[in-house]
Amino acid sequence: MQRIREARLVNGTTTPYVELDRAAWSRLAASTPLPLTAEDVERLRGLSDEIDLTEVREVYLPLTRLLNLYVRATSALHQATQTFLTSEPPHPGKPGEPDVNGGTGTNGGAAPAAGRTPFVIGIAGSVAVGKSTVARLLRELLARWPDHPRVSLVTTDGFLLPNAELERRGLLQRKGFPESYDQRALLRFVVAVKSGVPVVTAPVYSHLKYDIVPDKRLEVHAPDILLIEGLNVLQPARAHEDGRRGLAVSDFFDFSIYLDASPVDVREWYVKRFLALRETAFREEESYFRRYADLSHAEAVERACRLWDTINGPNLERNVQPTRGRARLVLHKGADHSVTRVRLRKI
Ligand SMILES: Nc1ncnc2c1ncn2[C@@H]1O[C@H](COP(=O)(O)OP(=O)(O)O)[C@@H](O)[C@H]1O
Ligand SMILES: CC(C)(COP(=O)(O)O)[C@@H](O)C(=O)NCCC(=O)O
Repeated sequence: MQRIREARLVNGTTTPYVELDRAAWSRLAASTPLPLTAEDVERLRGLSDEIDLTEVREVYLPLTRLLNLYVRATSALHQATQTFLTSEPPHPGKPGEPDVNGGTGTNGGAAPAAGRTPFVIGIAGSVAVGKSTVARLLRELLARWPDHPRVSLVTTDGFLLPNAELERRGLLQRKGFPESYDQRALLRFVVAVKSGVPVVTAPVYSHLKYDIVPDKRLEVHAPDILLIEGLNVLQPARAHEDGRRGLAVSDFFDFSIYLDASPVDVREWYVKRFLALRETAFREEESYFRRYADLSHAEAVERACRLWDTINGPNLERNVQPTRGRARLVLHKGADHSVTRVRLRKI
């Protein structure tokens, strides 16, 4: 049975959200074609993350349809600003007379076509919730729509301060907390991409080395869509000492997604992934966690739980989860990683 529920506060006031169960959400894919194979999905899936073609069809296809509608509508909105800025004001007509600009983006041919402004999508959520899989999947799915073939993906870990700097500031045990990022550099990056700068570069983080890779940059070439994935992308701007507030990266999002799950489940996924990494990445010569490769099972579980309980768990509770209400869309995952319900901001 289809369930689309207009969430209501206890006193009966409507909220800005609409909640859908999985069945109702999946029907909204309408006739959107599925452009990926099971092999594609396997390639995009992160370690210890679980996702298959059914999940893509039922959860991510409707999402790409919604995003495609948003991209088109947002482009029309940018065109409106461009028209306002570059065309002659209309002659005031008699009351009730239509505006000569008529919403068509022209004024006797005076308005030039607007430059394309990349559509920016933020993807937030806890460590180990599966953000990178969702981001990679959306990149592939969105790039297959003819209206926006160029989709770039950037993760905010590239904007973490290098370990040496974190150590200097006493923040090594707070990696992933808002203060562990170069937020100004991240903001400058997003503004440059959004302004249409032809090539913008971002620093690169290595999970293997647990640090920023010196002298390596990721290049972003004027995409149609930019996906920005990271723990803290929905943070509002912090107040300066004098009380002023600047802009935050989230101020430049055209759409945002919060990937949600119970903190108990995410902790379990983190520990499971840590155990899987012990058999794989941790064994590599250059892995920062090389010393964890030879831990016994019990020691590895203890170590992963400690990392979670001292860094990622508190960060989730204090900084990440409080930003959930700012997201345009919340995808809630159940214990088996499948999305069980969806919340969309409708106004
Ligand atoms: N120590 C590590 N060594 C190698 N890869 C890692 C390590 N920790 C995390 N990863 C990988 O980095 C990616 C990002 O992880 P994370 O930031 O926890 O976000 P999420 O799980 O939400 O995608 C995942 O694909 C994960 O498998
Ligand atoms: C690198 C991360 C902060 C994630 O960064 P993000 O891309 O979400 O900005 C996180 O994966 C991490 O390493 N946290 C530190 C504690 C730990 O080792 O799990």
